[in-house]
Amino acid sequence: MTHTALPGHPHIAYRGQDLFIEDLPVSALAQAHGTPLFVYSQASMQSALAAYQRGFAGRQVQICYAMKANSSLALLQFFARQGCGFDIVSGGELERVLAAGGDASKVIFSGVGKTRAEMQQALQAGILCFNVESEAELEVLNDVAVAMGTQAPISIRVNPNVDPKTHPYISTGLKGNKFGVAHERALATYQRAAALPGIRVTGIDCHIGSQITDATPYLDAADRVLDLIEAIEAAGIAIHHIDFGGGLGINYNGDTPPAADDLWHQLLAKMDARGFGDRQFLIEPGRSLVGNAGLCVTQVLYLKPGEEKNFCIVDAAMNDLPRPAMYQAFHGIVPLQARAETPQVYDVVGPVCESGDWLGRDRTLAVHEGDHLAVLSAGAYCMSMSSNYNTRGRAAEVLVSGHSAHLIRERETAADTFRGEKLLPAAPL
Ligand SMILES: Cc1ncc(COP(=O)(O)O)c(C=O)c1O
Ligand SMILES: N[C@@H](CCCC[NH3+])C(=O)O
Repeated sequence: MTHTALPGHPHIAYRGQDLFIEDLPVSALAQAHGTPLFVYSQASMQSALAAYQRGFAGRQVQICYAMKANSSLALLQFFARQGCGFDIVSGGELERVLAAGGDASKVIFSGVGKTRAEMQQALQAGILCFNVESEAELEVLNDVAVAMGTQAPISIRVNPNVDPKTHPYISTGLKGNKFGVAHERALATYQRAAALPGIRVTGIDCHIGSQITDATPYLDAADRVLDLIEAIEAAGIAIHHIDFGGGLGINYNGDTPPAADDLWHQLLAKMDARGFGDRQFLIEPGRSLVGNAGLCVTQVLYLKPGEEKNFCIVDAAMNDLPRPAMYQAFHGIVPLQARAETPQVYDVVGPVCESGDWLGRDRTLAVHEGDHLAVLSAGAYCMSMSSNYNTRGRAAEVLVSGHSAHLIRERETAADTFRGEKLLPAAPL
């Protein structure tokens, strides 16, 4: 039987006419669990993580999975068992980490809008580091820590003003972005931090954006961060760890990002050359650990020929997979069982009442009503960005390892989507 691997998707391949994830035909999973269904390959996540581990071999590193990419408990549990920490951006994410058995002392807390309550929660849990994103946040964190009789370990997230050359919505390291402290203000902010009784400076942090497919912006940002460390340490403030954020891209549509180990060999060579190679490193990868480990399986409901376009209407929609609607993002779409027929060109769209509810445009497919399709590269920023729009329950999720499949999230019912809502009292308001 011929095996045809899907480019960029280790462990997802056609065996003959059938799409397999690891050693399971995806159609059997659709049969067993219904659609829409997210399916993840554990081996893919393992190999993505191994590439980072190879890149850092012999170095001191803590990999903090950026769980916003996919925060399903079982995935968090998988990464925790591999020794990963987590990059969180809310108190809710911290609760998830703890519910999954993650170690709070390996958690770093990013985000421009941390509330006092979230700061207290994270201090109580004993997280590794707050990545502080403004001078105002620094003062509030100091107040909260002093009131609790403790010190908050911090890095300042520095905005290096480097263009990551990605979609403007996911670029974070440019002057016009809301993230981080401007490079020019960073030294003064560190000096203020060092003088505050509730703050303990431990590191420096930089994250320039997401879906970055070129090493150059990382190398440029590294130079700017290393310049700053020299200035900060010359001012008598020790920087114990260097956090380089996440952002490494994946192959959605022929993209060719550097492999994680190659990228880190290049970056560490720069660190070595400038005398920083023996520091403790933190990184915050999200998409590159889970993105190409996941599929969203959907069933074709109707084929609708149109005057200008043919529509392939499927049961997954923008509420399940918002990236195409939000960023005009491309996700590959392939049939679970290839048909030897003349294909046609379709827009693959969902049932949601928005013209923006499309998953793929102008796709060449040989499909019949009732067939199943897989939307590729759906492991990152799909389930975690899903919603209940149109009172659609969230999809189920399955994790596959070899011949085994484990249901890690049940499909939400309509009633699940309005739990917690209250009807009006009997008397008019
Ligand atoms: C602060 C921070 N760290 C890490 C990440 C993870 O990024 P990615 O999923 O692109 O690796 C993000 C998202 O861009 C982020 O905002
Ligand atoms: N949600 C974005 C990535 C955001 C990165 C978070 N800072 C995407 O789907 O590509």
